[in-house]
Amino acid sequence: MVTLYQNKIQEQLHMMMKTANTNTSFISVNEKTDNIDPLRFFHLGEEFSLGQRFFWSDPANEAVYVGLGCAYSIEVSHHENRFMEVEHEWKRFIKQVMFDQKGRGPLLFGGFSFDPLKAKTKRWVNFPEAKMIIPMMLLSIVKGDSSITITIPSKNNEEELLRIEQMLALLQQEKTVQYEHNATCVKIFEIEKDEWLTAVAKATSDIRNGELGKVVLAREARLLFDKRINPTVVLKRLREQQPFSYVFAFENGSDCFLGASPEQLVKKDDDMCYSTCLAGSIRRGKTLKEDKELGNWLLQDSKNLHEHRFVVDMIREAMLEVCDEVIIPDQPSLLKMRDIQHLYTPVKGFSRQPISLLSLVERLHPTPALGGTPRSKALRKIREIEPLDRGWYASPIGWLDAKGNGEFAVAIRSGLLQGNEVSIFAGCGVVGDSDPLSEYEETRVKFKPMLSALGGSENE
Ligand SMILES: C=C(O[C@@H]1C=C(C(=O)O)C=C[C@H]1O)C(=O)O
Ligand SMILES: [Mg+2]
Repeated sequence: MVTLYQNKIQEQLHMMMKTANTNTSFISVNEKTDNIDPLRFFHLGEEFSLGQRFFWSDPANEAVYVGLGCAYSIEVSHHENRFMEVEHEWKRFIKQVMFDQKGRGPLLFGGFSFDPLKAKTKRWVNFPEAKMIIPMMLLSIVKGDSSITITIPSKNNEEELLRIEQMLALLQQEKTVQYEHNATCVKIFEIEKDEWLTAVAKATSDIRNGELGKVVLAREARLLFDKRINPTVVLKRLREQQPFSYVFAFENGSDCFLGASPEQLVKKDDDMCYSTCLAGSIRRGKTLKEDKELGNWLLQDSKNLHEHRFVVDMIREAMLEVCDEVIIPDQPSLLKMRDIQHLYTPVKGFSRQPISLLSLVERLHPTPALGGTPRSKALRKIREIEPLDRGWYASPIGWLDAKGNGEFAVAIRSGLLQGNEVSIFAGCGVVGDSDPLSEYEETRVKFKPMLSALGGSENE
């Protein structure tokens, strides 16, 4: 039995194909559906998507998006102007799409590398300086309402139509899907721990010498499994264990970059712009009392407040350049996640004139929460002393729509799945009175969300 929405999707696709004019290269159809479990959709779409899947959910679960397959891909592999090139291509693409103007049209998903000027390793070959895709099949669950959007070429699309038909048929099967984790972690390596500790000590002394104010240094741990890790299993655990985070995944061939980040980079909703200052960290307590004590300590600790202040000052300045009014509380509050608590200051502004989301991303990335202060000196320092190719870790990842609204998170608490191997990443803000071993402990706490989701150790 084919349910109503599946029939409607196919009818609409055929109708649009008939009416498409010569300026139309793509057609995009949107149809409301009954509730569809986003993880089931992600999982069932493995074959359909040919190694191109995207997952996004925000902390409030206001928007959950799952993209399968690729209708069109925008890629930048050189250093300059990557944000504006993506924007330009997206606008060009949208003009060639025929879609029902009552609907939202197609969405664009993807991310950027942390620093195009850092020397690259082979690990991140599938993740260029910018890559954003328009999925062929998209599940949107916005404030609880589900819909499917199909975007395909308007001509010569027999192959795509067949694949869509098969995927829709797969979706209506009643079969429940099991996502058990049957890969076991057999080894965990910390990569270049001693070099990293030396880099933190060096950065601390450079900061004391007045060279710069703050620099964020990150490191990597690598896990080996006995089998290929299924990204659906990891996503499921991240959604269960980190309900107040952005849960994201970007799959590219046999690699999948995913994570659960508490940090918003920017959100744009017409003239409302939002950002978040998140810096300053301590672990959660084992009891309620200890947890409160640790939180109160964090709210008053001068080193952590100093780390946090750089972020607030920079984001305020960046937002004031484009907004009439910027609302920022005077004091940070606490953001408590399962494994860690942070100093947190939300930022809200009203844009003065129409401003594009990607130009906001360009202004804000990297904030001093992931780069440092001043930005260009901190980036140079990271290039020079950090023993890591960050790839997409600590970078903007997110989505935007045809009107230019959307949201980007900072891709921290993340890892890169590659067959039987996973690299996970964590960094911390180094200031003048940082102690390398305490910073090392802080990165261990920041590894926990990914380690637990992967079923590595440190599950406590
Ligand atoms: C760099 C990371 O986290 C960032 C650094 C923080 C800090 O040093 O206190 C806190 C939150 C994040 O902005 C990470 O999780 O890898
Ligand atoms: Mg810190």
